[in-house]
Amino acid sequence: MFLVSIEGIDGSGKTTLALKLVERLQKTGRRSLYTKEPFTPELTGMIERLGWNDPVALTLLFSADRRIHVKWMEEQNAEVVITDRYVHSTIAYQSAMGIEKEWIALVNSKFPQPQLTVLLDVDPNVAVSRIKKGDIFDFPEKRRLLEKVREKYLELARGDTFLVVDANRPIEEIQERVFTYLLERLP
Ligand SMILES: Nc1ncnc2c1ncn2[C@@H]1O[C@H](COP(=O)(O)OP(=O)(O)OP(=O)(O)O)[C@@H](O)[C@H]1O
Ligand SMILES: Cc1cn([C@H]2C[C@H](O)[C@@H](COP(=O)(O)O)O2)c(=O)[nH]c1=O
Repeated sequence: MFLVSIEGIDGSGKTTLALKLVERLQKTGRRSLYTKEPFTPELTGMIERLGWNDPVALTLLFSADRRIHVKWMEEQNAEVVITDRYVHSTIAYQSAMGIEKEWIALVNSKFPQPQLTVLLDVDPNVAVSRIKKGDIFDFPEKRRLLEKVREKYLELARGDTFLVVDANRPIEEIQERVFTYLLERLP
């Protein structure tokens, strides 16, 4: 399983990109799968009820959700899995809330690391203008976090498995750049 994670703050364009990548990969004959986090309805509901005030609980809930998600991914027998959010979401968001990123990484250390992580980098003001109405996670205290979350993502994105993309660019340009970059790295 070649695992690709798409990361970025709310409204950065992750879902739009992830779905297009899967659509184009399937046309190349590869068994490709779109998925997202949070994954399980049960844990998503607990997170929604909890809100954005307890970063320890959020770290544990998102990580427990991920354990169930990883087992499901591995059962799908896909050649390429594109996940809309993964480990780096927990590190970026919950470290922006004050949790040590080393602890978050330790809690997530048993999960497969992505072969590629695409970070869609965008100004929070632009991103917030794109957030869909009725987003169940659109808490005011989370909107105030987004600048710090962006900084945390950029600190993380120094590794060679990251591709940082300017998410202010047109959708089609982003999709073409990421698809080309990914094809060059797929077996
Ligand atoms: N590069 C772009 N330029 C302009 N608009 C974009 C771009 N990418 C996505 N959008 C639009 O922004 C909105 C949010 O996109 P999308 O749902 O893909 O973001 P997201 O990162 O998955 O959001 P969230 O994390 O809140 O679920 C959509 O209306 C989408 O069409
Ligand atoms: C996986 C994960 C997500 N979050 C945050 C990021 C978003 O604000 C919401 C839900 O994500 P969506 O893309 O809007 O559906 O949850 C987080 O704080 N920590 C995580 O591990």
